[in-house]
Amino acid sequence: MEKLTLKSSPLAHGTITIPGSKSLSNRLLLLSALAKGTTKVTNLLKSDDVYWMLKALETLGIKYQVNESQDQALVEGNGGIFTLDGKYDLFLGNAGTAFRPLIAALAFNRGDAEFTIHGEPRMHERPVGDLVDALNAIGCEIEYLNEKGYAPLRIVTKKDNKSLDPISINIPGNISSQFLTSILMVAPVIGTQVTINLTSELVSKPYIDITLNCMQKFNVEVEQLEAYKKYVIKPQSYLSPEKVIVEGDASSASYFLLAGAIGGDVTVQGIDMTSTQGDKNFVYALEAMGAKISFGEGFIRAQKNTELEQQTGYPLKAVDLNLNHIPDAAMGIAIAALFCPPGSKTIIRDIYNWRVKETDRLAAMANELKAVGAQVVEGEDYLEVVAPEKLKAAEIKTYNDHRMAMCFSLVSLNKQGVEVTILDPKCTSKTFPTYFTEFNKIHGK
Ligand SMILES: O=C(O)C1=C[C@@H](OP(=O)(O)O)[C@@H](O)[C@H](O)C1
Ligand SMILES: C=C(OP(=O)(O)O)C(=O)O
Repeated sequence: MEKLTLKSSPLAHGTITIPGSKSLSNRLLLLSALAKGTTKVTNLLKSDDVYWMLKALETLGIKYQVNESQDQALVEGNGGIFTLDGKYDLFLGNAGTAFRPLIAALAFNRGDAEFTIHGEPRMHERPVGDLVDALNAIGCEIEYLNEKGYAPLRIVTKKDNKSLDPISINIPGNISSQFLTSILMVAPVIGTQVTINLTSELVSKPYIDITLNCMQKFNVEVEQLEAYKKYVIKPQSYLSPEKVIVEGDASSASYFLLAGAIGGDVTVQGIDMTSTQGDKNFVYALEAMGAKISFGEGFIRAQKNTELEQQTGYPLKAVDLNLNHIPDAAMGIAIAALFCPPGSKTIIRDIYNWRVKETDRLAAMANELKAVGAQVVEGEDYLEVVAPEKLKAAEIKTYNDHRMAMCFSLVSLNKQGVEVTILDPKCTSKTFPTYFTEFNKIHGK
């Protein structure tokens, strides 16, 4: 297995331009496909997750051109819901933002078709049952091909068998916000009014703001009767805005901001605090840990709190926070905990759904934090990390999880001379193939 050893240096200085957002890229591609007109999507993320969405759209007959550097796509919209006949096989890697949104989009296809959708082994362990069951309850035909509640799936659709009566969909929100995103994105083009009721507390709420914001860019309005609980969507068409720009990825930005907070001064460009991406709010968790945050148009900057470091000997201080709203960036706070005074305890709460992501992230984080010397309590839905006196050099298992690799790279910012080895560093290709090249630009500077 490939490995990458990072020498320790407590310094991180510089400016990084963050590649496009995965969440925005895949939403904007799907909406461009469902829209009337042609859309130029610029600053598209070039990564595995976006590749799988593009591949799927191609299989579904959507015509598009991608430029040579693969950061721009010109998509010819279908002018509404898919109207496909025939058999289709879609492999979607481990891209939740392709897999979940396409389930509802295909379930409402208006044609005599059969879609088989599958992905990497881990995608078959990530739940989709709440979404599938909610759609089947209103007459869709989605079958589990293997284990109930999980992919692979077969979706069968028939021409003209959809009634035009208003639809009311009940769906739990506590496992993944991507289920609600999936239904929201297809709802306007089904041809009838759709009401969505969340039957349990929604996780990862800001991702719904991203979804609604993208839909608005395509001229569609959703009535929010109760925020994150009840939505009504009238029949509408997505109208291409002709050009949409993908903002930099706020989750990708979080690693560099954390590096600045530990190692000196790092600015990320291509994202700012006006973004709809909830992971921008990672900066408030960093601020609570003592970091100095500033921002303006097109950038966010994180600096080390040198007064705090003079007082305590450490750049950060421990926190106890509920980070349900920033599930991806929150993993960085578990790493930040290592840079707090020895013996101090950081607690991250309400993060049960870390367990159903690229790996069981609560277990993976706990294992690897222990490997570098921290004391860890892995709760069912929380993580406690006690900063160690001395870090240990370790080979970090990354569990085919890009965020494990990116998070643990930051352990190399220690001033104890302890190096860190990242196993399978190329797993960052899911959302950030150039991560280690960018990290090298600031680390040790
Ligand atoms: O809709 C999205 O773009 C995402 C939603 C989140 O998932 P959950 O809603 O499953 O927490 C997040 O973790 C994922 O990386 C991207
Ligand atoms: C959970 C993630 O991805 P996905 O979109 O596959 O859910 C992630 O990127 O951290």
